[in-house]
Amino acid sequence: MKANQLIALLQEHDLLRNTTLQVDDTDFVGLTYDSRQVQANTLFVCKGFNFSVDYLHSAIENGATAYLAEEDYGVSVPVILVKNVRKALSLAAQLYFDFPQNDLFVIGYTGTKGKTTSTYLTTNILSHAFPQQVAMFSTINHIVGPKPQDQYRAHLTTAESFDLFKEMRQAVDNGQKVLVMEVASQAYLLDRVYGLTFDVGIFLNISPDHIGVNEHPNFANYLFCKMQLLLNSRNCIINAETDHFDEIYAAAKVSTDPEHIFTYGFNQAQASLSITSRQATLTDSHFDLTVHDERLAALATTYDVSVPGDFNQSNSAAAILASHLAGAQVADMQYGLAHTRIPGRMESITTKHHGTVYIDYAHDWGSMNALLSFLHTQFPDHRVIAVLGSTGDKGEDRREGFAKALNDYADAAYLTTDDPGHEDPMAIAREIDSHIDHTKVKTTIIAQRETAIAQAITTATNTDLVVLAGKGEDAYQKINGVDTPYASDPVVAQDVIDSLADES
Ligand SMILES: CC(=O)N[C@H]1[C@@H](OP(=O)(O)OP(=O)(O)OC[C@H]2O[C@@H](n3ccc(=O)[nH]c3=O)[C@H](O)[C@@H]2O)O[C@H](CO)[C@@H](O)[C@@H]1O[C@H](C)C(=O)N[C@@H](C)C(=O)N[C@H](CCC(=O)O)C(=O)O
Ligand SMILES: Nc1ncnc2c1ncn2[C@@H]1O[C@H](COP(=O)(O)OP(=O)(O)OP(=O)(O)O)[C@@H](O)[C@H]1O
Repeated sequence: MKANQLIALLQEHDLLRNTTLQVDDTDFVGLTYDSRQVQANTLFVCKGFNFSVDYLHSAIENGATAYLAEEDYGVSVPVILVKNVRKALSLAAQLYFDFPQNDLFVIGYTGTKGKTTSTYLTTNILSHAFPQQVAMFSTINHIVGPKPQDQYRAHLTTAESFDLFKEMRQAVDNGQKVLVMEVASQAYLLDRVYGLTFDVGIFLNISPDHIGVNEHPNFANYLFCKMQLLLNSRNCIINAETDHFDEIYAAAKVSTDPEHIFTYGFNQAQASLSITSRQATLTDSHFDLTVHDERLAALATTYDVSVPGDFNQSNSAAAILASHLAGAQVADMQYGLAHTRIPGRMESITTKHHGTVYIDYAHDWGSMNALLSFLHTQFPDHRVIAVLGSTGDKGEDRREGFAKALNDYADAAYLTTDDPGHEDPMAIAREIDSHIDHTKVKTTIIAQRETAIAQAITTATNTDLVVLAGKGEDAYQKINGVDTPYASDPVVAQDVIDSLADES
């Protein structure tokens, strides 16, 4: 990476303060923000809440020949001083990896709920349209090519800029033409996608979440960060039913012509796409689309989705619009939606005598409310029994939110352990319980999650709906800073069912 190109790029973005580097003579071989990854002739980037100057010293020992930082640490190698190191890191990464986004059609999803689901739905549609050419960066995993070794477990919803552009480069080199990715609000808060223009940006929904230490200071900041996706997208798709729609649409219009802004929603005659739910079963659903925008005429037909829930019809409409803009045909959409499985999202096991068991990642009021209200409204004759806890060390207001959703829609709840962190899971369970209306919901507190699941399923009758919420396919419990092995909800549930005499 030529230093003079980096300096020019930083100047173009008004980020450069000054530098002690011999700019014209320098050509870096490496770029990293982790001292442990430094090799000879590397530009080391000093960033992070937990950054220590010791990391810079060890980077120099390992071969760093210059550093990029907001502060001059007075060390033996030259510095590139910048106004905002996270933005500078993102630009440097784009230059270092030769702007891989220019060779990809990039689709980004933001929203409090449904990012992972919609990302999977879209990837499945596009993989049918463009086999072996679709990369995906989701909370669950990353796909950068068609081979099994091109898949990685994800660490964050949206990776650090350096890692993001590195994986984009791998994807391009592996022949990928489209990228579908999740864009967390944190990505804008910490400039992980600074300087990236998306071909399509989708705003699914917003409700209060991710507010607190290390996250957003308040809801206004959360909304502001989420709206940045639309300000940085060539085409925008917005859920017509989202809270704060007017503000969000106005933000999109700041940088995008209304011709390139699309909307969708249930029975929304004015939206680009209007959804009419035809049938919802315990395991899938069917819906029709009508169009308000003539350019979308081909999309007005019937679709089946292999994941249940009215909210997944909404996610599907977003995926249809996004994949249409990427060049997919209706047949690809119908195939992709009908053949999608999302690990830990609305997965179900139909038992012989103990009802239907759902495993779902719902872990805050918005998702729990969407899930339970769907089940309650669609299947009013079935009892809803939930098994859940609430995470420790964060999201304390989720506890009251869970109780609210249970009060509105559940008949019984087993309150148990879910990633308690440094807190006592029983105290968390009692806190949820303190907000429960016991005239509506019968609660039982059981510390061990496996036991709670076993009791819920064993005592369920054939028309009951047992919801195992919050952990999806997680095979661990976060306890005192350690990921403690846990078999995972689907495995525990299946073991319980297999052990029941009347199920064999
Ligand atoms: C608050 C936050 O978001 N922090 C993220 C941020 O950390 P940071 O930049 O402050 O860096 P740090 O972890 O304090 O480390 C300091 C620096 O020292 C360096 N270092 C460290 C050790 C060493 O020996 N040498 C060395 O050079 C590190 O490489 C790093 O650059 O950047 C890191 C990647 O560079 C992330 O791993 C880290 O995510 C933490 C783990 C996290 O939990 N983040 C959550 C809040 C998050 O980002 N969530 C969102 C939203 C999820 C959602 O919507 O559901 C997500 O996208 O996942
Ligand atoms: N459009 C939606 N509206 C409301 N709830 C939804 C929607 N889509 C999914 N959910 C619920 O939210 C849960 C999480 O879904 P998903 O993982 O797709 O969202 P996410 O935005 O990636 O979440 P997170 O940021 O918490 O990882 C699902 O298991 C489901 O219960």
